[in-house]
Amino acid sequence: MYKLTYSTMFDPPPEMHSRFDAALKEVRSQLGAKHALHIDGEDVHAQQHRDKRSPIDRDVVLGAFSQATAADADRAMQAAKAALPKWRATPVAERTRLLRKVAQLIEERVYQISAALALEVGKNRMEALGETQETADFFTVYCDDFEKQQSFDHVLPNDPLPNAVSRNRSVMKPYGVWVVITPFNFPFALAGGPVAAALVTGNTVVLKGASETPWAGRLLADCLRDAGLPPGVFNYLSGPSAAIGDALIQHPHTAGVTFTGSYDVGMKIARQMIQGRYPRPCIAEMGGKNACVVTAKADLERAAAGIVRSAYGMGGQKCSALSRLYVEDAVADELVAKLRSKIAALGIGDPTRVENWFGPVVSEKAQRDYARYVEQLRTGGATIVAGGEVLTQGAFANGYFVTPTLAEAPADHALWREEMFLPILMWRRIRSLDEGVDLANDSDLGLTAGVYGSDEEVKSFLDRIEAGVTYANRPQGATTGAWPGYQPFGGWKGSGNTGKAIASFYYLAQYMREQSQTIVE
Ligand SMILES: NC(=O)c1ccc[n+]([C@@H]2O[C@H](COP(=O)([O-])OP(=O)(O)OC[C@H]3O[C@@H](n4cnc5c(N)ncnc54)[C@H](O)[C@@H]3O)[C@@H](O)[C@H]2O)c1
Ligand SMILES: N[C@@H](CCC=O)C(=O)O
Repeated sequence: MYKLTYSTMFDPPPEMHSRFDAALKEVRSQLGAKHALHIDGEDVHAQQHRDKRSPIDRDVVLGAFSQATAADADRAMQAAKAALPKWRATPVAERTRLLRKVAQLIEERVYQISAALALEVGKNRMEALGETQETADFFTVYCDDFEKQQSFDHVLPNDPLPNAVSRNRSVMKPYGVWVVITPFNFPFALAGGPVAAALVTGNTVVLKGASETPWAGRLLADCLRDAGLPPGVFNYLSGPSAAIGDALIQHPHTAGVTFTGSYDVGMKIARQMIQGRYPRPCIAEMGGKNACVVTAKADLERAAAGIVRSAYGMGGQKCSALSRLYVEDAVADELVAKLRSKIAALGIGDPTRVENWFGPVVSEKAQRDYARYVEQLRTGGATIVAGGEVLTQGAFANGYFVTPTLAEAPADHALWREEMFLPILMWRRIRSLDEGVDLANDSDLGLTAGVYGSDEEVKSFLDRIEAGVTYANRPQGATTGAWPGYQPFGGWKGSGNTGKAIASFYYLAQYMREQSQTIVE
């Protein structure tokens, strides 16, 4: 039976396409609605709304979305605080029943939600379907895991006292009100995952979506609302980070935060959370500057397939995207020739159409950044091997389209160290696997990494590489494509502050604090 994941999405059953097309038509026919926040069990409109337009075609207004203020943020925090005592006392079986219902609703709406994500972010249909299904899986995996871990409740040996019974136990308790802040690129899954984790462990939640993607968060809020969660347990805010980001982080009711986004903002929030009267937990999942090493012993066909998928999937706007490629000199020309022909074959255009794999970047700013980086590559001595163009004519005129770019760059180019978050892959020649691993590790970030080579080389690479998520000889993606339950996903060094990956054995425990209980009878 077919199971959709980021590994299997390249070969879906035909029915997925026809169902997506039908849902897209339906979603397109309903565009332009006015959307509310979700506070204390109610959908409430903010005083101001802002039109969200599609990056595929800026004439297409997706909807008018509520712009929350600091006062709305405070109302959401108060509601979450008030709902906390009942929710944390709700039996685990009831909490998981409700959260599994959320998963079921997401699955029932998978095509409509995916059509909306494709229009809002500009991702292709299979990436959008993958993200929606991934979100349902987060809810299920976290419910299953919390039950399997028996809510982290452990009976310990009695104290070795001769004349008394002294019983010991370790219990884990939720922290309280948990704030979830999400990035634009996976605005449904990277909201749903932390929300599910915080709720199943007994916290209540205030979710703030990215300002470019207010619709995704709203669609998630619909599923939580319709599953029947008690008022205040889950709250959703859309709007500018300047108005509500700080208001949430600084709020006295904020007990913990899960932030997913850039290194700069993540570090700022992590620092804010440690300041104050006492430190509060912060799970910060941050940027990537992900590397892949290809040796002379690699299967170059596999390598080329995995590299193109990871460097250019979703326009390079994945934290896991491949942006640094190190190739052993002996096979460099052959690999680059294969990459050029695969890049030339990519369908570029409206990514809701089945024939287009490569859509627009998310915003006008991203398109401008792309042009600036290409110029910086050129002036810094790089050779543009493929791409390097901003597309502004014909079918591309109304969207933020660019071309997938491959550049051979000199060793000292500044962009080896900067996360561009765009479809730009830099490459250079190396003399050995060891040199490649040294270069891959020469970064403050350490999210994902890939290798193509012999069994021995893979072993050596895995032993030395400084990254939280690793792949070897994988045509489905050199550095991208983790799926809950299959690949835990988290960064080392500046890519993440906990060392514990999402959807891993260790993830849920981070949403709770331990209490040791000793009772003498
Ligand atoms: N490690 C991961 O799992 C992971 C996953 C996806 C994306 N990312 C990273 O996210 C980045 C791209 O996403 P982005 O452009 O949305 O990131 P971003 O850091 O600009 O924004 C992320 C979120 O933080 C909010 N924000 C911004 N300033 C804030 C502040 N001062 N206080 C509170 N909230 C604030 C934004 O509104 C948004 O909701 C890339 O760096 C990418 O690598 C990481
Ligand atoms: N989970 C996705 C990346 C999410 C971040 O942007 C992957 O593994 O490619």
